[in-house]
Amino acid sequence: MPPAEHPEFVGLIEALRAAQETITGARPPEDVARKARENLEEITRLLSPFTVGESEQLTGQMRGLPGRAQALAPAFHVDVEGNDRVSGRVVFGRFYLGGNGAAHGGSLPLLFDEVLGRLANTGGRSPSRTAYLHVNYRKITPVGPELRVEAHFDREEGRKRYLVGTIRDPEGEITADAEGLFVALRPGQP
Ligand SMILES: CCCCCCCC/C=C\CCCCCCCC(=O)SCCNC(=O)CCNC(=O)[C@H](O)C(C)(C)COP(=O)(O)OP(=O)(O)OC[C@H]1O[C@@H](n2cnc3c(N)ncnc32)[C@H](O)[C@@H]1OP(=O)(O)O
Repeated sequence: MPPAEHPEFVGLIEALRAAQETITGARPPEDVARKARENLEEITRLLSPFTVGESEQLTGQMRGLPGRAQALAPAFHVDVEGNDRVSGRVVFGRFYLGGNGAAHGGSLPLLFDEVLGRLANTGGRSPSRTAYLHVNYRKITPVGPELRVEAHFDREEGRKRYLVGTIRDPEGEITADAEGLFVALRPGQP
């Protein structure tokens, strides 16, 4: 689904990401916190009448958009995408902070699942699901700077797709790498 179809919704998700960042990094006075909460509650009231089923929702379905309009994972910006490899960029913002400037340990598998899972399901391949994801934390993954992400197919054995990926800091050093096994689903398998 091209993002151009729902430009206002795309803008809404961008604003949501910005709100996540700002709220996480803020230490507001109590009256400002209350006003912000009331504004958020107003957004919930405005949107809840438009709740739809999974097949109709926009979030997560917009493959052409960095982050697929899914605000759970940091937005992955694809630079080069082929059938067997992909490379791009990501920024772990303040929302993903674990501590001392490092991205939260749980946010890295989130990104790897997104990047490897996306690649595992491209090139006319049938849908597959993550069977395992092994992440090595080599150095801290810094919050703030733009990081390079690369992933490629390692091998395929029947229904099993083995993919590997790396995250590099601005100095080019690997901060984390991952290997994932994605198993192609049988017909009718959820
Ligand atoms: C529909 C998918 C998405 C489509 C997306 C479209 C494109 C959208 C664009 C962008 C997307 C971006 C991001 C999305 C992608 C993220 C994907 C996820 O995160 S999925 C959620 C998390 N994963 C689960 O919830 C799986 C839960 N587990 C299962 O459903 C099953 O266990 C499953 C399918 C993984 C395998 O079960 P079995 O019954 O089909 O197959 P068995 O016979 O158990 O395994 C097949 C082979 O794999 C090995 N295997 C299975 N699990 C293994 C493991 N953990 N470790 C080692 N080997 C394992 C087995 O030993 C077997 O090997 P032998 O054929 O005998 O050689």
